[in-house]
Formats: sequence, C-alpha cells, structure tokens
Amino acid sequence: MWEHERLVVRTGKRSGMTTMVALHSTDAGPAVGGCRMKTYPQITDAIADVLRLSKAMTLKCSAAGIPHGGAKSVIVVDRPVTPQRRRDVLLDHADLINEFGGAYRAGPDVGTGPDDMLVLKELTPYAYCLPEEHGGTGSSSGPTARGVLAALKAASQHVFGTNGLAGKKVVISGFGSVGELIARGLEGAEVIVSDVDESRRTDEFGWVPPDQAYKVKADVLVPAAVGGVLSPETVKELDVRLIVGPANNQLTDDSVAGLLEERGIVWVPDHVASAGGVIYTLAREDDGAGHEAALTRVDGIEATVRRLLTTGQGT
Ligand SMILES: NC(=O)c1ccc[n+]([C@@H]2O[C@H](COP(=O)([O-])OP(=O)(O)OC[C@H]3O[C@@H](n4cnc5c(N)ncnc54)[C@H](O)[C@@H]3O)[C@@H](O)[C@H]2O)c1
Repeated sequence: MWEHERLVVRTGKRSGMTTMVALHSTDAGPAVGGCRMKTYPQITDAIADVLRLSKAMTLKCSAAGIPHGGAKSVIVVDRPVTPQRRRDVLLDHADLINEFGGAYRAGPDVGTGPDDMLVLKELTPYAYCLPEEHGGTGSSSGPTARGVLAALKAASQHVFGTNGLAGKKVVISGFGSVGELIARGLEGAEVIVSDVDESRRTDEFGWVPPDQAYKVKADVLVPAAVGGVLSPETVKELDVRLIVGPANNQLTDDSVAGLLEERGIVWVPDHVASAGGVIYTLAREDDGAGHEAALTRVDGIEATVRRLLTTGQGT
C-alpha cells in the first residue's frame, strides 16, 4: 500500500544524474532525513531504498519524541564522481530540496558528509550538519554512537541483568565511523569487529570476516554497516542473545522481528537505537541547545529502550 506523501525523482540539469526525495510524512512537522549517495544495481532499487528509509525516519522521530516527520533523499551514483560532478549533483539536489519548500530538510547519510551539506547550503536553506567552522554541528556519528551505547546500557540490564557489557563478547559488523566509536565505548567488553574493507582491520580489537559476523557465538551483535542484514535465513544462524545497532532498516521485512522473538533474541529496533544523531542535530541546530544539553537528550534513548523492553512502549 502506498503510504508516502510524495516521491519526486529528477534528472539533474547540471550533472545529468538522478536524485530523488521521498517524503513519508509531515504529520508531526517538517520532515527530516539524510541524503544518501550510493550506487544501486537498478534505479528501482534506489527508489525502494529511499521509500523504506524515509518511513524509518518517521518512526525514528516519533520514537525519539521529535516534532518532525520522516523523509530521505538519494543521489544515484551511476558514473565516476569527479569533484566537479559531485558539486554539480549536489547543486541539482539542492534544487530538488527547494521544490519541497521546507517540508524536507536534509542532513548527511551514507556517502555524504558535512562538506556536502555546505554545497547544498549554497542553494537551499534546508541543510543540517554543516562543518563546525561554518556554524553547523558537523558529523553526527559521535551522537549516534552515544545513543547506541545508551540503548546497549538499558538492553544489557534487561537481558543480562548487568550494568554495562564488561566481560561480554560483542560483535560489531561495520567498523566505520559509528562502529568504531561504539567499539571504543564498550568498556571491559571483548570486542570483535568486522568490515568488508580489510584496511579497517586493527590489532586493537578481534576480527571476523564479514560473512561470519552474523554466525559467531557472542553475547551481543551490533549491526553497524548496511540494512537488510536480519533475514529469515540469517536469523537461523545467529548465536547471540541481544542485537542493538545503528544500521537503518536491519530487518528484511517486519516478520523477522517475530522470528527473533521466537529464538529468544532481544532486538532493539534500529529506529530507536540509531536516533542519537538526529536528536543531537535538531537539539543544537533547531532548538539552540548547547552541546551538553543536546547529549543529555541523546542519553534519553536509555530510558526509551528500558520502557520499550519492559512495557513494549517506546514512546
Ligand atoms: N552516522 C550517523 O550519524 C548514522 C545515524 C543513523 C544511522 N546510521 C547508520 O549506521 C550505519 C553506519 O553508519 P556510519 O556513519 O558508521 O557509516 P560508514 O560508512 O562510516 O561505515 C560503514 C562501514 O560498514 C562497512 N561495510 C559496508 N558493507 C558492509 C558489509 N556488508 N559487512 C560489513 N561491513 C560493511 C564499510 O566498509 C564501512 O567501514 C549505516 O547503516 C548508517 O545508515 C548512521
């Protein structure tokens, strides 16, 4: 069933590349979401991705109690992206954002960062997370990781009866900017990391090849790479008791939540665990909160997860 307010796909006049915005809902307020720059096998895969991700943003804002709806945008990488072409496609994308008249406000996502937001800002006021030297809050990876650690705190109390994960074995799939910060924040835990990029391997933490990350016997699994990693097939092979991570849209479909429950595996939905970045950014950039006050809001994810796990109600 179609449940989105709007989907607009455009061919950029400067770059010739395809960019799109999916507006899932503005019921709670103007929609926010990241701008993803990625290669897809087919254009229909990009459309499916932007639709799924925009819906997840509505859930994320709602669970975090943020007065915004959900949206997302995608820039489809279908040719080599030279610096000039990157700039051109970002300016094309800014034109598209402006078509929404403020109903969609974009931040960075996979494949984009604060410098890209600075380019958007040349043509649209609706861009978050500019570099700090340009008055923005920069990368949201730190607050996102902090939110996942807050979620892990509540969930470890619920599952293991422990205040933290000291002595527990934790596998992190995706040793990128958020995964690395989570690894460093897990005091006293045995941390095993995994990444498709071998160059991310470090002696600081244990290592498993990416195709083994969802099969290793451990206490906790942290999906911190891509979505669609929890499927009926992968769930059968899991040997963990708890899953909490930042990757968006971890389930291949909603029925997988039931399969995890049947196997006695506690899963904290990604729209709850990954909300630290958006909570922090909006607190600072829209509400004018200071750094510490914004982090206190991010830490509220711990109480949200505790409520979710004890009563089934996240908000
Ligand atoms: N950065 C944020 O503030 C934020 C906020 C909310 C959600 N997320 C989500 O969290 C996840 C991680 O974000 P990030 O900012 O750290 O991204 P990132 O690009 O810095 O890191 C992702 C890492 O995953 C690796 N990877 C890709 N495919 C993989 C696979 N199949 N198996 C194992 N590793 C794989 C990449 O090589 C990379 O090192 C993403 O799904 C992102 O959408 C991030």
